Amino acid sequence: MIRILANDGIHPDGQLLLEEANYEVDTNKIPQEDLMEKLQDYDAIIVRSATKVRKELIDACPRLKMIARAGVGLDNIDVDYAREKGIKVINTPKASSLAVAELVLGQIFSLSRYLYQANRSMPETGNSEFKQLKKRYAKGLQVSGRKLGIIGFGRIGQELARLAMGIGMEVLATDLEERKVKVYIQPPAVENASLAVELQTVPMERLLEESDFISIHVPSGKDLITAKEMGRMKKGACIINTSRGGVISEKDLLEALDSGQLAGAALDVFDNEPTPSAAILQHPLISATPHIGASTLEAQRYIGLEIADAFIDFFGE
Ligand SMILES: NC(=O)C1=CN([C@@H]2O[C@H](COP(=O)(O)OP(=O)(O)OC[C@H]3O[C@@H](n4cnc5c(N)ncnc54)[C@H](O)[C@@H]3O)[C@@H](O)[C@H]2O)C=CC1
Ligand SMILES: O=C(O)C(=O)COP(=O)(O)O
Repeated sequence: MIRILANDGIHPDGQLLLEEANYEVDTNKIPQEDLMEKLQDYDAIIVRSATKVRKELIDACPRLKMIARAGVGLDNIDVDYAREKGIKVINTPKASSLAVAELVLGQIFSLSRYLYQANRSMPETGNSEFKQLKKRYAKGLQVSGRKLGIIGFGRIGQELARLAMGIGMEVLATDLEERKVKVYIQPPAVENASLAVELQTVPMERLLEESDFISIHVPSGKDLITAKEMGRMKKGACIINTSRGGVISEKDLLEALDSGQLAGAALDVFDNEPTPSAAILQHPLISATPHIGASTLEAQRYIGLEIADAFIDFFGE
């Protein structure tokens, strides 16, 4: 029997598919430091971003035939090394794109209307402070008509463009290569109706200078956005990062927020996950979430089902 360790969990529907195909699926989390010994008893491992599958672990587990990333980013897996050793490595590139794009849209609304700040203040508000808070948060921005800059115009970036144009935002996108992409805006209430808009990528400099909100959707990379790029951004713009920690310099971000160059930031990913710096988490102008971009019931279900299908394709029923 094929034994699979789903070390960061798997949606029950994916697990059921695998079990119906006679696979044994173990969802009891094994701490990273014990994996070297315990993973030796399994044919495959399924991980999210928490478990790291590095060279040493791969070397210690000769029975391992498949590593599945239940999600997109493969930065926690030594992919090339695993493949050199004949181990199949897969991920689920599309299943969570909409979930991430929806989180970004939520953060755009949260930043533009101070929702994250108001939520922090309201529980301690008595009669007298209510009016003060009403005044403090009275200068919200209308999102419709504002410019959204999308850095990294792949699956998530395009999904976000579609949602943002649907609420009347103007979209600018940039990517490593020039690209012209058709984005289909579908008003949910109108069946079979969609409006195709062709979006041509622009140089990064233009995007930085013109956007009111900037959202980053590149795979990874160190310091893509530093003081230099933040200095080019419109004064009072907001930045959102759901890609990977390190892509934005956290130190430079804190300075840009403190100086008033940027008005706010929303972060789902951090340097030093799972223990981001207190300066970031406690900053009054940062709306932080604990790496939940892919964490909707729907996305995790699609991921689980896609992973199960991939296993059955690879190992057979
Ligand atoms: N917060 C979360 O829970 C999640 C985060 N992610 C992150 O989002 C990333 C993006 O996902 P997808 O859109 O599916 O990837 P994708 O591969 O479809 O798109 C990435 C795009 O970024 C572009 N790119 C790469 N480097 C760039 C640079 N320096 N400047 C401009 N463009 C650049 C690529 O050419 C590509 O078009 C993932 O790699 C992952 O790290 C993905 C899912 C969930
Ligand atoms: O899929 C990705 O790249 C993500 O960052 C999602 O991470 P997670 O599976 O939620 O730990």
